[in-house]
Amino acid sequence: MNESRICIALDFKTKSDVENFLKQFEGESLYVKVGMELFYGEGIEIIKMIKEMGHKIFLDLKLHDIPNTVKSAMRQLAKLDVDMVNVHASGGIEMMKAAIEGLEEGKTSGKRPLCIAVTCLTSLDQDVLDNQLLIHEPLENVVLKWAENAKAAGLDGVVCSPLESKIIHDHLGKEFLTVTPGIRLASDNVNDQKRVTTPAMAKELTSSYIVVGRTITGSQDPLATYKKVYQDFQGE
Ligand SMILES: O=c1ccn([C@@H]2O[C@H](COP(=O)(O)O)[C@@H](O)[C@H]2O)c(=O)[nH]1
Repeated sequence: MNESRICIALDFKTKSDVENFLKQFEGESLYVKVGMELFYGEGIEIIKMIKEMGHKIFLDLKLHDIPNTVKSAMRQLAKLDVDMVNVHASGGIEMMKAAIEGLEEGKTSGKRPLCIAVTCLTSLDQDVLDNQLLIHEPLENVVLKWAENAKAAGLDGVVCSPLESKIIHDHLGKEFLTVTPGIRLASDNVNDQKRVTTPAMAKELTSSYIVVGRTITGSQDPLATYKKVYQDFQGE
């Protein structure tokens, strides 16, 4: 298998939930995502445990604050030596530049973690933009503009849905990462997600990475489902 570009969202409460889940993947080299629930509950111990298992980590804390605060927080996060971290693009270019400065200052190895910016959450649609956030602009334009801002600030990519991945790659180049949640198999419940595609469609739409949570974690056979997602997204 090539290096995995499927990021499994470990949306669990406790370290032992994670241990039990990852036991099923012995011998696999995974890319996993640690989000707010798990990190706030277990702290850096969960990062240490997953790193000892040899998996790559996307620490998904979505920082969003004034530049000075984000810079200081990123300086701390850099010390965890994870592979990827993120901020909200709606914090603006100055805040995103500060995130990179903090990571550079805090890095413990020669390389800082990748830093990406969340554009429009995949749980949002045009109706929410128009009627709740008062952003009267096609959602795709908003995502592209925020991706341009992220690139201008020196970030490595964005979180968006696969539906916006191609336009971002067309405008900003293939090297600029599109990390895309909102992934479902055809038979799945979409739950709280609004902008969703299958893994095969995400591949066609040029997603750099897909983020997959409940489709795998809620499956009767997580390893088999992971392998199916892998085949559909990364298979030849
Ligand atoms: O726009 C976003 C940003 C982050 N997420 C995160 O991805 C996973 C998706 O989980 P599913 O169970 O596959 O829906 C979850 O951890 C979110 O916090 C996102 O969905 N959309």
